[in-house]
Amino acid sequence: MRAIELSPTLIIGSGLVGASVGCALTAAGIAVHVTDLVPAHVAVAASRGAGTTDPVAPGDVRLVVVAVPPDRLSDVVASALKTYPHATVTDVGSVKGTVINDLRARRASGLKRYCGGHPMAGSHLAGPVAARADLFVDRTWVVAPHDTAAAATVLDVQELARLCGARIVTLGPAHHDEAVAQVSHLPHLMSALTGGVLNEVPASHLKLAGQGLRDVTRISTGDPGLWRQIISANADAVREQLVEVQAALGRLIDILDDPDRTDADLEDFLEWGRQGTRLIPGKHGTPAREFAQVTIEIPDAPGALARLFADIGEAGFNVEDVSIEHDAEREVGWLAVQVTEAKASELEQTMEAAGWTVRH
Ligand SMILES: NC(=O)c1ccc[n+]([C@@H]2O[C@H](COP(=O)([O-])OP(=O)(O)OC[C@H]3O[C@@H](n4cnc5c(N)ncnc54)[C@H](O)[C@@H]3O)[C@@H](O)[C@H]2O)c1
Ligand SMILES: O=C(O)C(=O)C[C@]1(C(=O)O)C=C[C@@H](O)C=C1
Repeated sequence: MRAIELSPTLIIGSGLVGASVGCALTAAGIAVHVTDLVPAHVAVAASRGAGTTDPVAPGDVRLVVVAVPPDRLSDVVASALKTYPHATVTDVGSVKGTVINDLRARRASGLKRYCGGHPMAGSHLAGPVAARADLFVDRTWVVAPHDTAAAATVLDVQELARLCGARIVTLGPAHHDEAVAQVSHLPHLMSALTGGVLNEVPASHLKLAGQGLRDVTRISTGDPGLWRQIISANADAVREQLVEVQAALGRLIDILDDPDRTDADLEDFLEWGRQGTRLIPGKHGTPAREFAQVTIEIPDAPGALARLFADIGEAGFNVEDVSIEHDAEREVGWLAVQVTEAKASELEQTMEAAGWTVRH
């Protein structure tokens, strides 16, 4: 069996995802070279540990990771297949069908060395400044081979995902696109809808916003230029989801309009939402667990957040997730820390004993 060798790897597009892949592969001992259309992005990516800016001999490259915006993917993949004749070429684009369809339409050569992929991890932030080596740890990475990809190509892309710490799911491009319309693209649009209607809400009302609104709208702050490309590339599958949402909204409005509605009508609707949310697997692919949230004040002082993280870490708590809220009234922030139910009151007590203010 052929040994899998991914050194040297070339990253084309050293933004959030490309630089994060570079950081993860570098940490795993792979020799990584970073490139980008924008010289400043290459410099920032290299400074964050994503790889070297030194050129690499095209004939030596074993893996090319294309991490450019969706509209550019097929052009860059086609040219990489020509320029790097011994390399497996993959991409990290959020939609897979359009890339392989474009490559086939233009009769790109070397298609057996191409296999698409999609790490299901990212951020609403763009660019290499937001890159992190652990972005993909315990996250799903879809490996999406087309039907003429060589087995060795698919193994290389699976190895890439494994080295980045991700859980691998292998799906064909069309199946992938149907699934991400449901679990990523529709949720983004729902977040954008919630954010969009806020434009008509008076500032005095917005001041009342709590964490709930912030949770629902976080992803709507993603780059509209990137998301326009993602939604357009998967428009048919996304439209199907929107039609279902439209029908559900109609049912909800009918319930509210009905003078004879019972408590059960509305409660059933809300229960339907709760049930669906509970079906989302937990962070590590396991069944979802209920976590408790402990919210701690971050004083408006230099280094306060770092000290707070250090105190939580030193006390040995396993933090499942964190988010930061800004207080609408005072110049302070709030760190919301998710821990298991069993550990919540212990964390509250430990932090209070260390002098922090915990919100009850
Ligand atoms: N942001 C996310 O949450 C996320 C998650 C998974 C996958 N993706 C996919 O990853 C890809 C990159 O997204 P991102 O969030 O890293 O965006 P980004 O804007 O942070 O990075 C894209 C980079 O590509 C560079 N670039 C653009 N055209 C180029 C070209 N022709 N050649 C070389 N470099 C070029 C840009 O200068 C930029 O540095 C997209 O296809 C996106 O669908 C994004
Ligand atoms: O966490 C986020 O901010 C994301 O939106 C990441 C997310 C998603 O989970 O929908 C967004 C788009 C990508 O294609 C993959 C991952």
